[in-house]
Amino acid sequence: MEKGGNVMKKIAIVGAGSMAEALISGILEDHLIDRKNIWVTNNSNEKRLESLKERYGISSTYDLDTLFDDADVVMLAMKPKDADRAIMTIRHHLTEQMLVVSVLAGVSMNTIESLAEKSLSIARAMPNTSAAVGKSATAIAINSRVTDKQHETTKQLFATVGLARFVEEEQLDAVTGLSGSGPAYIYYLIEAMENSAAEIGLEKEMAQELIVQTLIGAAEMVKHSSKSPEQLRREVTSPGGTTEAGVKVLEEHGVQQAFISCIQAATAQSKKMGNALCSQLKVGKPS
Ligand SMILES: NC(=O)C1=CN([C@@H]2O[C@H](COP(=O)(O)OP(=O)(O)OC[C@H]3O[C@@H](n4cnc5c(N)ncnc54)[C@H](O)[C@@H]3O)[C@@H](O)[C@H]2O)C=CC1
Ligand SMILES: O=C(O)[C@@H]1CCC=N1
Repeated sequence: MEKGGNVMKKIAIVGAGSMAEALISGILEDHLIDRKNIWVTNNSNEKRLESLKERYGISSTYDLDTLFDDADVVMLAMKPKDADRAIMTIRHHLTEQMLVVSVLAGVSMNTIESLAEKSLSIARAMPNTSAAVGKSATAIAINSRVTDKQHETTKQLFATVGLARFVEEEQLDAVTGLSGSGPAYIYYLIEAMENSAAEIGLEKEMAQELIVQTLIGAAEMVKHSSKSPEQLRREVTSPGGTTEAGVKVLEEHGVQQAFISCIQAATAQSKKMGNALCSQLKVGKPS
């Protein structure tokens, strides 16, 4: 029995990259749909389709009639720069009854409808690359045409790759700056901690294990404790102790403010790229 209680019959995925693969893997792990009803296509890389077929037992085709026949969910998973060509190629196959799920960063729902030249039920999501290990933090916006059933389908779809939360579309730039790009900030921090290992005389592999476990442990503490991160930080910090000495240096370097500015810059860039994409695709700016 499929876990989702048949929330969808057939999903047609356009674009077969890493985000598509993460979702295929999640859908199969959660038994949301029979593997044969997951269909995937790309623009030219046949070897990639063969590899996905072989590893996941899903279906692939370059024939658009076959791809969209009976599909109730369509996923747009190409790069944003390829969105205009891809959507214009498939637009005759898109219907108002289908749920169109987009993971295209910076491409508004209005843009998708303009390119498709029709009104559509759209769910626009911003996952992150941790989807590959089922730990994405995904925010999703839906338009007014999305039915209750399609809303549920969207929720279940992204729950297969981690946490899924619904937001207004205007919030997606902020989400992109915070959690879409977020894994990179954490990797940056890990890089810094790893680079310090050699300086303080620790062997690299062992230091990495300690760093990763420290991050997981701290994240789990924040998740499960009723205390704020600040309170938890204060509990690690003994007066006159090691943590105090370390955090003092972070404060002297304005690290917290640097993170705030970093997320603001990423959010602004998301907005800017969305607007630039609208101009490039010759559609109106997001409302
Ligand atoms: N990497 C990230 O952190 C995040 C990425 N995204 C979004 O996910 C989307 C996919 O990203 P990746 O999987 O990293 O990209 P990718 O480059 O790995 O895969 C893109 C796929 O689209 C295919 N493609 C290109 N033009 C096409 C066309 N005209 N018709 C059909 N297929 C076409 C390519 O052959 C390739 O299979 C992007 O729009 C990106 O904005 C969203 C959230 C986070
Ligand atoms: O860096 C980027 O533009 C994309 C969007 C979110 C993560 N990567």
